[in-house]
Amino acid sequence: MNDASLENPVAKLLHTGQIHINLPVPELIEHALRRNEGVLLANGALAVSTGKYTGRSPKDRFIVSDEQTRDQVDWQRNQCINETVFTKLRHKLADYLNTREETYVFRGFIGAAHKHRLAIQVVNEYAWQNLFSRQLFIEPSEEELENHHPQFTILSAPGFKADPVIDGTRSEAFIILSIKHRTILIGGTEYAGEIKKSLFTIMNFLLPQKGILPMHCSANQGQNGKSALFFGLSGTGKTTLSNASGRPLIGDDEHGWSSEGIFNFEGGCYAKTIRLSPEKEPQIYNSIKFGTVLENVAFSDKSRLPDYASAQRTENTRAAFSLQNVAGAKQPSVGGHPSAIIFLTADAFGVLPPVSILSPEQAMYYFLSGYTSKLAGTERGVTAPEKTFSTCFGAPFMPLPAPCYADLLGQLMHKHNVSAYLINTGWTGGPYGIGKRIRLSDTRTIVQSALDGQLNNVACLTDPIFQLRIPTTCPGISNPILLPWKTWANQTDYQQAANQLAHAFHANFKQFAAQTSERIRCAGPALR
Ligand SMILES: Nc1ncnc2c1ncn2[C@@H]1O[C@H](COP(=O)(O)OP(=O)(O)O)[C@@H](O)[C@H]1O
Ligand SMILES: C=C(OP(=O)(O)O)C(=O)O
Ligand SMILES: [Mn+2]
Repeated sequence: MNDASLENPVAKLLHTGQIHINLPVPELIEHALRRNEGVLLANGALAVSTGKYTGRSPKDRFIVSDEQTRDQVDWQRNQCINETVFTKLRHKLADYLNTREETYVFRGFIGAAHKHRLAIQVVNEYAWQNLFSRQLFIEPSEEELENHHPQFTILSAPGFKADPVIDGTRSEAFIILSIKHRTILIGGTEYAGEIKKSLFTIMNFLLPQKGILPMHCSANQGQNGKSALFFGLSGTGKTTLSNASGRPLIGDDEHGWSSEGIFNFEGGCYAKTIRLSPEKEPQIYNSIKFGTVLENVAFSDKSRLPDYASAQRTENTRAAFSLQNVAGAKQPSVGGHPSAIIFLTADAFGVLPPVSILSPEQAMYYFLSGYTSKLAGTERGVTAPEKTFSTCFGAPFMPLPAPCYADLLGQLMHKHNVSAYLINTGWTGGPYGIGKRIRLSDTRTIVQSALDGQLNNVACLTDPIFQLRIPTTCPGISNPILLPWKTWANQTDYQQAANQLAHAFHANFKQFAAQTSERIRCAGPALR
């Protein structure tokens, strides 16, 4: 890191009020309540409302183009902004934070592996967002805090609204990432997901340079000490499925894979709470307690109990809690090399099988394609499942060209002899609107069987369109869901939908044709 990376904007601020650094959880909650930022609920969680922005705002997100990023970032998928816009806004945002009566700072780390971690500092306008930062990132020990030198700083001031004409943003909201200045600016939006996902993007830029693969995946560990990874875009089940009984959780969203194994970037979870039930998702339900931030969750004024069934404010209701709340979670959150990788896809066409076994070439093809749906709520403007090809199952967070990640994944999978599965957690029996979402209990059973190796010895059938190897039986699954066409009432409709999706795969894959081997190119669906 150069000297600029160590500079500490807060120390330099001519702050007129108080700066609170690493306040303990109860104190942050006291501050949030005193400042009317939220309400304490009966389960101990702090409930806050984020107003207009209840999901990420990808159109307002930019990476600063400069000599460090210009030739590195894939600008087809990332929006650029110039350094002058960044510099001016940085001063304005710092001035804004300087003039608050109170400002909240969290100093800690991202990256559970000491060797690969980054010392970070989050400067928040709101106490509740500072509590979020504290829950989601990795807390320093007292000694680490004393010797803490931030290598990256996030300034988050939701109350600062940009003027697009003067400031050069797209709207009042902005998320601007500067690698060179080791700074992220967030203004205009209160959705805390922007904080965690922007720092994730930074890791995804920096780690491949060190030969470490950053991944948009959750992870847990089996009895043999081997871990499993669950890749997937938002809403496909990373958090839900990695929180499984009998498999200690490593992390629910962001991991790195190095020569020593895997490590979580974060120290907490950011779980969706919409329709959360203690029966279906006990581990998440029971992790929501004192210290948890509940974003946009409705509650009863009378009993102060959360109402997870309500989508009154958004479908994208969230709970942010520390991994210390999660029963049995691994501490520190690192794990051995994975033995299995699962690609989660929420297929809104209802034509992909609930589980298929991928060859190494298919794994590369499906990873580069990243086919899934955007589900309602997480991104502004998405109100129903929308087909998307999100490369690496995380396109919005992957600044480098996709092969930078795919090639590394291919090498690691080969070296560690990793099995790969494609799991459809989306629709079956017809497209979204006609078919049904595959039952969570069925997906859990299927995942368990795959990870126990029980799908290796069952009869398989090759899907004539997608060329996927589908197990025809699975322990614990008695309903006829494994072969998707069997769940459709009309076979012509099924064929049509499947062919349409196959064509969409081909059209999308053209962008990768020049960078992939023929074996990978041929691993996609057949065309007819
Ligand atoms: N078959 C299924 N598999 C996984 N999740 C399901 C399934 N059916 C419904 N869901 C719901 O979908 C959501 C998955 O979200 P989540 O696990 O938070 O995704 P991610 O972490 O990938 O963003 C949860 O609300 C879960 O209850
Ligand atoms: C927080 C997010 O991630 P996920 O839905 O994958 O948990 C997000 O995409 O805003
Ligand atoms: Mn998640």
